Amino acid sequence: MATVEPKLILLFSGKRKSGKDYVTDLIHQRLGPDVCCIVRLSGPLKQQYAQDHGLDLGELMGPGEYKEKYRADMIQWGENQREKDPGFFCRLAIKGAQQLIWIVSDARRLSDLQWFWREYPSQSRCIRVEASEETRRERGWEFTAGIDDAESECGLDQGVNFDWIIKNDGDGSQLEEQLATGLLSIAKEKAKEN
Ligand SMILES: Nc1ncnc2c1ncn2[C@@H]1O[C@H](COP(=O)(O)OP(=O)(O)OP(=O)(O)O)[C@@H](O)[C@H]1O
Ligand SMILES: C[C@@](O)(CCOP(=O)(O)O)CC(=O)O
Repeated sequence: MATVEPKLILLFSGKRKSGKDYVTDLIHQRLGPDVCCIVRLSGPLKQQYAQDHGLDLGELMGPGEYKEKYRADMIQWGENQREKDPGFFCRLAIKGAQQLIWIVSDARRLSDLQWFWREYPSQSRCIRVEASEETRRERGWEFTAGIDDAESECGLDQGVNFDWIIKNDGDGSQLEEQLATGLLSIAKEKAKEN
């Protein structure tokens, strides 16, 4: 099926365990699956990596510990692909998207954002999800040299003017309010436009 031209692309980034998946799942629920879809740039990467290495794709896609054993190697594997073709995973991840709003849950590098800015200049918006180190630790994060200080985690620490910064500390009790007044109302307006 051909990819539908989107009206809005919400590009999320954030550190490990900041809650990118949690926040994007919440937005997906609020807008509904007819209006929006979640696009994971790591989806096609993990799919191919799981196939090549005989791994459990469901576990690689989920929030648990399993994927952490393979993270460093997956990053390396993905970077080899990106060196040849920086838009490789972006193109695969959006393929066949039918909804008018795309929620990209895991932008990590300037090259990811540049690809969307180039292909969809008027629709792309950047959002940072932030949580304190204390909160991230409570969610299972532990600093790992070679991962938390590398491009995969730090590539968007500078050089991006975020359209929204979402604070997702603790149980995220301020989440609903932050989303309702900004991003969700704009997304709902876009979805109504013809
Ligand atoms: N506001 C919240 N309330 C309760 N639990 C949360 C909240 N935000 C995140 N979590 C939980 O914290 C864990 C990490 O969140 P999530 O998987 O969304 O982070 P992530 O940024 O996608 O992490 P990673 O990139 O490391 O996979 C998950 O178990 C998730 O359910
Ligand atoms: C390999 C990688 O895609 C893993 C992402 O996993 P997750 O979004 O943290 O579940 C990170 C990367 O692309 O550098």
